[in-house]
Parts: sequence; C-alpha cells; structure tokens
Amino acid sequence: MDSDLQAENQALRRQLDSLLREARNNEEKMRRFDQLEHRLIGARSMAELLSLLLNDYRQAFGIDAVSMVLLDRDDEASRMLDAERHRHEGPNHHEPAPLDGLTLLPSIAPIAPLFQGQLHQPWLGPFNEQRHRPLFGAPHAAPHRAPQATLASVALLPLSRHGELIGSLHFGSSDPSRYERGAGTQLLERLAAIVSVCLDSALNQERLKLAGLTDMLTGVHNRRYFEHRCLIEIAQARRYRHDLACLFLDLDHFKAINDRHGHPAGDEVLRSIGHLIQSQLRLGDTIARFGGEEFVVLLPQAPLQHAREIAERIRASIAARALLLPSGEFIPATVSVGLAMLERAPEGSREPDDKQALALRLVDAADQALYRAKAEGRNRVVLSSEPRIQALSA
Ligand SMILES: Nc1nc2c(ncn2[C@@H]2O[C@H](COP(=O)(O)OP(=O)(O)OP(=O)(O)O)[C@@H](O)[C@H]2O)c(=O)[nH]1
Repeated sequence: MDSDLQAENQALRRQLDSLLREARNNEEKMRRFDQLEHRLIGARSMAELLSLLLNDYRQAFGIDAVSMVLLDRDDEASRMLDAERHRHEGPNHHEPAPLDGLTLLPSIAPIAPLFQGQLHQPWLGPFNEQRHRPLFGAPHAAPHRAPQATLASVALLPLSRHGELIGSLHFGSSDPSRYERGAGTQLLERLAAIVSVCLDSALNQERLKLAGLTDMLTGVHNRRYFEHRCLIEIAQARRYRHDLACLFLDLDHFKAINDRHGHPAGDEVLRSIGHLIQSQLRLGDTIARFGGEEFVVLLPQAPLQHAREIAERIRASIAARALLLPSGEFIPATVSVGLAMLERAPEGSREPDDKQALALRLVDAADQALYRAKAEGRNRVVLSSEPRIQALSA
C-alpha cells in the first residue's frame, strides 16, 4: 500500500515538474516575445523592422526558415529601402543587415489564395513542397547562409491593414509538430497585428522623409537631398579611387518662356526637362533641382570624356525636342551646362581633403563653367577652368 502511494506520489511529482518546466518555458518564450515586440515597435526604419523579423526573430525562437512577402505597388517599398541603403552609406555608418527572404510583389494575387479571405487567421500545417517552397525560396538560395533545414511544418501569417492584405510572414520548421493544425495561434495573431501596424507606420515615416527630399514640381530630388548625396558620392569616389563628375544645368531664356506662355506652361517645361535629363542617366547617377530653373547632376565613376559625352547628350536631347504643352502648343527650349570633375590626386600631393569643402568647390566650379556657357552663347557644354579638383584617397 505504502509503495503504491509512493509510486503515485512520484508520478504526480514528475507530472508537476513537467508542468513547471513547461510553464517556465512558456514564461521564457513570452519574455523573448515581449522583448522582440518592443524592438519591433521601436524600429527606426523599414530595413531595421524587416531585419528584426527575418534575422533576429528566426534566431531568438530557433526557427529554421523565415520569409516574407510584401505588397510593393508602384515600387514604393523598394525605393524606400534603396533610399535607406544610401543613408547608411558613408564612413560613419555600419552596413545594414541583409534582407534575405524578403520578396516584394507588385500585386498580392500570388499569396491571396493562401488565406482565402481569412485576414486575421494564421494558417498552420504540414509543409507542402509545391505550395510552400516558392514562399521560402530554394534551400541554398543565399550562398552566405547555412543551408536551410528540410521543412516539415509551416505557419503563414497574413499581414493586413484597413481590411486589405498587404503581405505575409512565413515560418518554417523541420519539426512536424511545431506548427500543427488546430494549435493555438494567439501569439502569432498578435505578432501579425503588430508587424502590420509597424510596417504601415514605417512606410508612412519613409513617405514623409522622401517628401522632404523630393522637389514637388518636377518629382526629381531637391537641393537638400543633393547636398547630402554629394558628400556620400565624394566619400565613395575617394574610397574606391574613381572620378566623380558634376553637371550644373540652367534653362536658357526661361524668363521669356514664362512671359510668352505663362507660368503654368513654364512649370510644364521644368517638369519635362527634369524627365528628359533623368532619361539620359544611369541608376546610380543623381539628378536634383537645385532651385528655380537650375538642375544638378552627379555622375559617379565617370571620367572626363564620358562625362562630357553625357552632358552633350542631355543638351542635344533637350534642344532637339520642342516641348508639347497640354494645349497642343510647342515650346522650344535649350539648356546651358557647366561641367566640373573631382579626380584622384597623384600620389604624394597635399590637396585639401575635407568632404564638405570639396563638395562646395565641385559645385562652384560647375556653376562657374555654366556662367561661361551662358556668356559664350548658351545651348552648350563648357568644362570648368578648374577641371580637376583633386581628392586624396581616403
Ligand atoms: N514657371 C516657373 N518659373 C520659374 C520657377 N522658378 C523660377 N522661375 C523663373 O525662371 C526665370 C529665370 O530667369 P533668369 O534668371 O532671368 O534667366 P533666364 O531668363 O533663364 O536667362 P538665362 O539664364 O540668362 O538664359 C524667372 O523668370 C523665374 O520667375 C518655377 O518654379 N516655375
């Protein structure tokens, strides 16, 4: 009898221990979840938010695979991430974490069938190669990451705002019982709701930042962005020892255009000129409206001959094209262009090396050249009389 009681006692104790262990595990899990939640809410940029989910969350909870799909209508999110990456460039910033596992889609159609209208309900269940592999990518897709474990179960979280699907977050595990149909999804639902709100607010914050860096009339960058970007390009040119060209462009006789056709027509001309210049540039080049009827362009990795050709191409493309107004009227326009170069100093020379000072000299030299282009008859490209501003490599 005694031994029966003892055995029962021991069984109860084991049960209690296991319950206590589970409670402690849950408590620890909640603590990690809370911590992550605070970091998500405190994320200062879209990239930081995405990296928390794709990198930190995976590590904190020992998940084998994490991936995410985001709706990116009009390339808004990709442009924002691009802008953030540029803000991180320069000597005083650390490299942003890679965002492996992120897919930006122009339409939500490929993921909508996963949720069948259930915008608040995560889907848990066995991994299906055909349906789920496209969400996680090939097992060896990222060469610098450990090969992905064979997945056995998945949790798919719909991300939604204002009743619309805006993306989805996917967790994969090699453990078939980790994400089981019918299991509680309270924490995952809470995570999806927080991520959705954070994404929305990160997008809004980025929109505000971009609005402050864009010229409202022409849609190209504004002077503030240019001044910031110029320092980054100078740092890059010095670090990687390549040339940097700066073009200063000004519309010819723009006052006469305004006087003859009216201010709104003048605005239309400015918009067209912005687009025409942009259409002649590469992705890594920068164009900004400097003010009034002046534009500036930065051409990284462009030696003098190449920069001269691009400047000439821009000038010719504008001169060749009378601008068509909505009224059906044609307005001929030309631009004058000043060109200045920042080039690598020969070994051993002692040139001023301050980025800010170099930026001012570069833009000023291009501006001086522009004045000469105007004086020499307009509709032409003139090279600065200080053609080679030399920068010591960093
Ligand atoms: N429509 C319009 N006009 C602008 C804007 N900003 C500046 N301007 C006009 O641009 C004109 C610039 O005139 P000026 O500096 O005399 O130069 P210009 O007539 O282009 O002559 P040159 O530069 O010497 O060839 C002025 O009439 C400004 O009113 C703008 O945003 N929209």
